[in-house]
Amino acid sequence: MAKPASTVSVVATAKRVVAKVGSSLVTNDGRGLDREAVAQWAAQIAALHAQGKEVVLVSSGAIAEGMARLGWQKRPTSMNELQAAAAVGQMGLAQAYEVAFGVHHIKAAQILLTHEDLADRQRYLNARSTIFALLRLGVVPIVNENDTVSTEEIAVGDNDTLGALVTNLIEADALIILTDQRGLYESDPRKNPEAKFVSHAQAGDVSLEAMAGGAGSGIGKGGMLTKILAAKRAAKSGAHTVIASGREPDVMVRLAAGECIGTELRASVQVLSARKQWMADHLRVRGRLVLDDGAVKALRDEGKSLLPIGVRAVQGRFEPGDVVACLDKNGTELARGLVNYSSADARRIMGKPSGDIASILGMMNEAELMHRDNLILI
Ligand SMILES: Nc1ncnc2c1ncn2[C@@H]1O[C@H](COP(=O)(O)OP(=O)(O)O)[C@@H](O)[C@H]1O
Ligand SMILES: N[C@@H](CCC(=O)OP(=O)(O)O)C(=O)O
Repeated sequence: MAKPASTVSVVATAKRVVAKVGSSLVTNDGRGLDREAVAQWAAQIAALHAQGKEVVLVSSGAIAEGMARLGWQKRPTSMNELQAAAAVGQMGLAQAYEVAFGVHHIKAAQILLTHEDLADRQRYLNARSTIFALLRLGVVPIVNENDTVSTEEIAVGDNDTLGALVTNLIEADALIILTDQRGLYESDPRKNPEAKFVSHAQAGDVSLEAMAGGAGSGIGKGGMLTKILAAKRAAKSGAHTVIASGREPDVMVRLAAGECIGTELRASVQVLSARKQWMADHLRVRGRLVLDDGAVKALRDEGKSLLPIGVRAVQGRFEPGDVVACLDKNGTELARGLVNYSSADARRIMGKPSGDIASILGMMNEAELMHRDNLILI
């Protein structure tokens, strides 16, 4: 699991960086914005800018600021009150960043996203080209989840995951996740003060997931696990991740200068193509296909397409072109991809040779249920 310590931070050579700051770093203990902290983030990003790096900031804090503005002491539990707080607080967040970046003569832009925006191919491409345009213009895009319209169905859910999705979206070289801990420990340091620190590891190493726990404060949402999973996701487009303390003075500037701070989770070299990356970023799939052992082998070991004959069950409702998961008989997902037939048609042709498709359905669009070019192994 442990990797030999490198002496220079991955951020030093990164040209395009996504930085994520959690609620605990932009608010006064969850009660309103900490404007000094916001000014600090802006100053550090301005310094990176001056070095020619492109930076996208993913900032939490809308709900905490909204609560302060509404005079609420306790975080509400109902969805609509949380959404109302986010709507009120996002105004403050955007305003605080605009003022803070203005000091450095840098323009900031607000980008609010839901998972739907990234799951729909056209909206994904639009978001991507808008962010690229902003970066070309020297503007700092500030991203948050569009909490006001998010429902369970379309929410990304936490900003660690959102940071990783944005990293994939713009093919950033590094993702910096700043939080209230030094980085990853072998167990939650709030519960075990003796826990050992992990300074280097491979992104995607499953043993890290067992070390990471949930959120420590009442303010944060994801905890360490979502950060570890974010690093795994970011690595799919080749980005390295650093999880570090936002309380370290000038942390981003020092990382950019090559100092190793926090936990560095390196991506291995294999990178998904942009199209396959988009498929991998679908957090929710429309349906599932349960495969027999032969089909599992064909997909996983032989690089083949999925034919209807290898499908034992079809779950959910989907249309051609939807993203559907492929499961083995134990229910473990091994692949996902764009399906060529609707769930209704898939149910009729499953278990049958492709030569029978035309006679069963009265037409045949494709011999494959899912073509190799349109699927990724998980
Ligand atoms: N193995 C671990 N190493 C470090 N922190 C951990 C670990 N497991 C759980 N945590 C908790 O994760 C918290 C950080 O996540 P969170 O509260 O969501 O912060 P943020 O608002 O920055 O996203 C830490 O305060 C810590 O208590
Ligand atoms: N979108 C929410 C933040 C959600 C979130 O993931 O918070 P955190 O775990 O502090 O990064 C907000 O702005 O309040």
